[in-house]
Amino acid sequence: MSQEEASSSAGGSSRVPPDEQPQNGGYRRPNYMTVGTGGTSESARRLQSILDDSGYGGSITDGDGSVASGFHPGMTGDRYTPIHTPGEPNAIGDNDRKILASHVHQLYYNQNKTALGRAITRTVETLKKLQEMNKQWPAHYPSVQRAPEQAPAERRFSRPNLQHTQSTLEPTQEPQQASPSRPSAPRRAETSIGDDGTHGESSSTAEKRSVPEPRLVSPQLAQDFSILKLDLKLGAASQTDLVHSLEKQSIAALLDGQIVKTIRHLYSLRERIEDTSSKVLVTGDLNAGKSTFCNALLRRKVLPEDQQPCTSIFCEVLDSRENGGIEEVHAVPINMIYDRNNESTYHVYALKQLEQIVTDNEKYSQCKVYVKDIRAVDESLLNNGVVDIALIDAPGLNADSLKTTAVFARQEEIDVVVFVVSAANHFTQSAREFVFNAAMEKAYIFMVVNGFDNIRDKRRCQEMILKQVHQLSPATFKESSELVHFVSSNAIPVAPAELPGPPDGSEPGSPGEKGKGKEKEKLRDFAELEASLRRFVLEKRARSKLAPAKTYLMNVLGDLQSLATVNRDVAQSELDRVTKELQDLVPQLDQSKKATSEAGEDANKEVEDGAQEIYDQTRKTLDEVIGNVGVRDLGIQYPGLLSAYEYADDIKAAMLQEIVDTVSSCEEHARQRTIQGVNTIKNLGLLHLGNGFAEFTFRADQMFMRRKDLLAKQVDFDVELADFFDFANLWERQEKIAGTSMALTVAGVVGGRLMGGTHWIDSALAVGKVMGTQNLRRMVIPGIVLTVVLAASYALASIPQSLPRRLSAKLSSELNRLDYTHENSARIAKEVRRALRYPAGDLRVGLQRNFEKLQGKKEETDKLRYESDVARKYFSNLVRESGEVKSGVERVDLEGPAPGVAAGYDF
Ligand SMILES: Nc1nc2c(ncn2[C@@H]2O[C@H](COP(=O)(O)OP(=O)(O)OP(=O)(O)O)[C@@H](O)[C@H]2O)c(=O)[nH]1
Repeated sequence: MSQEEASSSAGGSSRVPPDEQPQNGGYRRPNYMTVGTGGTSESARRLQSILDDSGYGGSITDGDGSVASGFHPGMTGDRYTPIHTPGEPNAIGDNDRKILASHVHQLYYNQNKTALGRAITRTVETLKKLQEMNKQWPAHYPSVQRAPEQAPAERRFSRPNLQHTQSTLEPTQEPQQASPSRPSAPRRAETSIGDDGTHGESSSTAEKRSVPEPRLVSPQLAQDFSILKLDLKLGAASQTDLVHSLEKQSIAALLDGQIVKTIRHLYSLRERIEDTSSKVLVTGDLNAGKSTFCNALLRRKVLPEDQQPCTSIFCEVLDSRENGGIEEVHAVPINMIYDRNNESTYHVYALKQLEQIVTDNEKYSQCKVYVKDIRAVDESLLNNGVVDIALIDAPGLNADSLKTTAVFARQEEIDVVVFVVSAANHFTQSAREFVFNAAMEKAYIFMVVNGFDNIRDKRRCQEMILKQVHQLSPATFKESSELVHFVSSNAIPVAPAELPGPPDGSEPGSPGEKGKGKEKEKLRDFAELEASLRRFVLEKRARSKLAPAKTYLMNVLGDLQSLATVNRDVAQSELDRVTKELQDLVPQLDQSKKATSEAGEDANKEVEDGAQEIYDQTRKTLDEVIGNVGVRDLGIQYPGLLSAYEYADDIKAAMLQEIVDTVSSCEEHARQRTIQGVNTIKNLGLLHLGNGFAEFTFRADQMFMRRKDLLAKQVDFDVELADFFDFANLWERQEKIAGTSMALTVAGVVGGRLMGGTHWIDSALAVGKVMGTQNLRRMVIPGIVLTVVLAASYALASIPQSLPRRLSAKLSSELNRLDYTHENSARIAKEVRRALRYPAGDLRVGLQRNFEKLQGKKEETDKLRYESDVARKYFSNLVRESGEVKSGVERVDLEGPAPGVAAGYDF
């Protein structure tokens, strides 16, 4: 420990002694005034220097001890490609710095990884909640409008026209939205690309086409859906058509499926970001020296090298720690899926047998080569203390292997593609093809121009190769100082495959101070390459593992936000609509309730009043007719004494007919009254239920069809002889008649007294007194005879007057006995009641139904209101929540402290 450091660690403070000041403007450490414990300040200083250093080799001293300038990528600052880092890893503290830099990098990586992992968990939870919500309140899906005739370029740039798919769309808009196949005027081709897809048309056409945007089309949604987009590409129909033709429930089901897929993908992304390994694919032309290069990286001759093309299968070199520390080869037969824990999936070979498997292979598809890394942590690529790297040596590119290798390179787990090209041969046709395609996928390719030792005009070779790189991968060319290396892999000393111990006593492959001149240069070039490759692998790992998660999350959360915004607005408008509907519905319901009881009562009253009125009226009429039928002119002439009996029968029949006719007229009256009642009830219905109620027709002629007046036919009485002699009536009548003859008077008096009177003795005595006893004795007999004859003839003469009375009285008493008046009145009233009850019942049922309908509607609306309110709150929260998570993800800075190449990489 230096004096300065010692005094620092003692907790004091010190100045740098003047004799320790740097000479000749050389680099010197900055001075620190340290306070606190020495230990802490030392580690703080180291960390500080690493952070300042911001990556591998940034402050590695170069040959003259000055700090390599120009590589200070900050957390957020823009970075540029550092100049080549010196490859002398023997400076004091350099290794420590590299290791710590790796750890700092790892720290940032872990921070980002944790942040993204958390964001994935939250997004999955949010999506699951959305799934639940989607079941209760099927989410409205904004469809992406795309005119089928749109040119591809326009389609790509056109702003999605979002609209929800519910019935709330104004009806006038729907046909226009749903008719993309409608022929339109030809567009001007590609003169401009419009936001709304109407550019390139004449303004009049555009005007005609300008459709008022449907309600809730969200102009604020400027972005297309990327993840939660519904896959509706069926036939030639446009997505808009299909979304419109789909039921709300079907859209919800499709969205549910999309959510499930998204959740699954998020889980696989989480797995990927938690995966600590990274794969480097080494490929290139036949015999370019790929195996030699891999061996040089490993400092061991693990892979077979030959002047003849030899590598025929993919050899993946892994750290033997992944195989329980055992060095061996696992050869995986063709069509077998490798599982290290299942020995039946591979054949085990010793390392030295690899050459044989690789060169003469027809059985195996790939080899897993487990080797012990003999290099130090800071130097090794495989065992670098940060990440488990697997090197994959691919077969040389030719027409046969090109496709396989290209597919391999595209695999997600390939983080880095290292392309080995022969300095002497440059890029072959296969190489060009591969690099060109791989560059589209990976953007940056690490280029190893091998066999540089064979080149005499190195400068010209470099220029030519770089020119080709420029054509094949401009991005790689831009970073060529980091990514294109000219080396001689065979110049790197390597240990044999089977480790006997380090050759010549030193660590194999360590450049050390061995070699002079050109050899030293080769070793330095290779060391530079290794440093760049390490940076590239680590950086690419961060990017290749975290960037897809970040991008995907950003897209999902963006979609969620869009979806939530649309649904929040839909829910809000639904809420407003149902709230207004409820405001109208509540008074309607009250009114209906009132009407149900009031109109029901009114209708009942109409029924009862009508029936009662008809009963009273019928009873009164019948009573009157029955009472007067005896004195009414029934239009029957008295035919004389000889036909007295027929006369009596005729009278009787006429009387009965009169009563029957009266009953019929009462029925007719009742019919009219019923029509009036039905109309009253109809009007009540119209008033409360509208036109629908009056649809039934009342058939008044159907009344009294079944229950005729049968009673009249049952009324029967016999005409007796006494009916013709109505003496009691005669007596009453004689007192009223004046000026009748004496004889009649006497006969009447005597006869009357004799015949009907009870006081005939008084009368006789009175006559005796007048006429004397003798005269009386002589006159008694003829007098009596005369009286009888006179009385009989008078009675017979009065038949036309007396008979109807007698018969009427008999009829009346007979009808009374049968309770005829009441029975008929009740019958007619009952029929009226029955007829009126139909519309009254209909009215009651209609009112009740109307009330129940309104009540049901209110309950439904209440439910809808509640659901809309819940949905509004939920989607408002979702907008906020997805926004929060999204900004968290946005803050994950993958450009930040990564060591190496410039920001602006577009992996
Ligand atoms: N001069 C020189 N020769 C090299 C260099 N690298 C490799 N070689 C030689 O080139 C030949 C082919 O090397 P390999 O490593 O087998 O080439 P490869 O690309 O793996 O071959 P395949 O896998 O069969 O396509 C060997 O004889 C190596 O010794 C180099 O940098 N300089």
